Amino acid sequence: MEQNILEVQKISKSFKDHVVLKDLSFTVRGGETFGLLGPNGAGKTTTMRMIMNILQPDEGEILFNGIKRQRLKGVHFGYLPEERGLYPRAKVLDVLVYFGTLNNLTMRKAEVEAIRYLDRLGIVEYTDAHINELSKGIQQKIQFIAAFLHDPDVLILDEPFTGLDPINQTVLYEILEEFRRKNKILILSTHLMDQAEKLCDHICLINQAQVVIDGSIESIRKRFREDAYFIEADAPIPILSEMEGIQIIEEGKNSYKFILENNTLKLSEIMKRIEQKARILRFEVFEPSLHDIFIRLIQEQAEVLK
Ligand SMILES: Nc1ncnc2c1ncn2[C@@H]1O[C@H](COP(=O)(O)OP(=O)(O)OP(=O)(O)O)[C@@H](O)[C@H]1O
Repeated sequence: MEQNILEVQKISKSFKDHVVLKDLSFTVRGGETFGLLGPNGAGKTTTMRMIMNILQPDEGEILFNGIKRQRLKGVHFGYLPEERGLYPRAKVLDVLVYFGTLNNLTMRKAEVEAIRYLDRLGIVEYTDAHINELSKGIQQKIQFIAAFLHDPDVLILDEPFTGLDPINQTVLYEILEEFRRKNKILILSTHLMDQAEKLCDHICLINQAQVVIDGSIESIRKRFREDAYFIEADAPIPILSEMEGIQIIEEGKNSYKFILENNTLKLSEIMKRIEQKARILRFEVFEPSLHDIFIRLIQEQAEVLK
């Protein structure tokens, strides 16, 4: 099976004077789960809309297997938009069949797939219910099904798991995993770093219109592994933040997670200075989570842009 590839090449987008994206590039390969991450307003939805061809970039290209997005034929896209909304007075099955037929399924096939997924997500009893009679979570599951019942080649999910309980999240993780294994392009955005860490093989963090980091979760973790420490003392140690070359990324009552930058200070020197103020209870290297890395990179970028 040839690997599908989606390339976002140097796209820029502004709304009036507001530059939302500037020369943004990344590549997504079939068979990986790609997480588009970034703080509120970073441009994730805008990027997804451009991949969906709903918005056009001011500059740059989006290519699927080398073909420009606007010229693509016969490639199916599935999209779960951030702003959820289905036809409130329509019946569940009618809505799903409608979406399926919009995406080239026959009515019969759309119906079969809709019922199969309704069953799998534990909501088959709502097949004939009207959308506006359903809870938000169930509506969201239906919208999910609408995004993928036609087995798209490219599946784009904007904040897919907000509002879903953990059991439902697990079923959806399984469905996404099946998509991934079928060489599909799978892109999701999330604010939830633990989720990104669990689900994604590859992430791209965007902030202030640009890519801050892009790579496999493993390579990113490895890169940030060596110089992160956790310390706990019997009293607060404000002196830590005054030391040059130390970046505190999380502060507890008497505990701190920090990064030691560029070997400015030796660990022994840091310990010595702290011990003049407090007794150290724990001191260890910790493997930073994606959340820690995210905070660090955003802080660093803010410093650079000051
Ligand atoms: N149609 C539009 N007109 C004007 N500004 C827009 C439009 N769409 C998005 N923006 C602006 O572009 C920026 C990026 O928005 P976008 O929704 O892409 O961010 P996001 O990363 O998805 O954010 P969030 O995590 O909060 O959903 C925001 O400042 C937003 O106000």
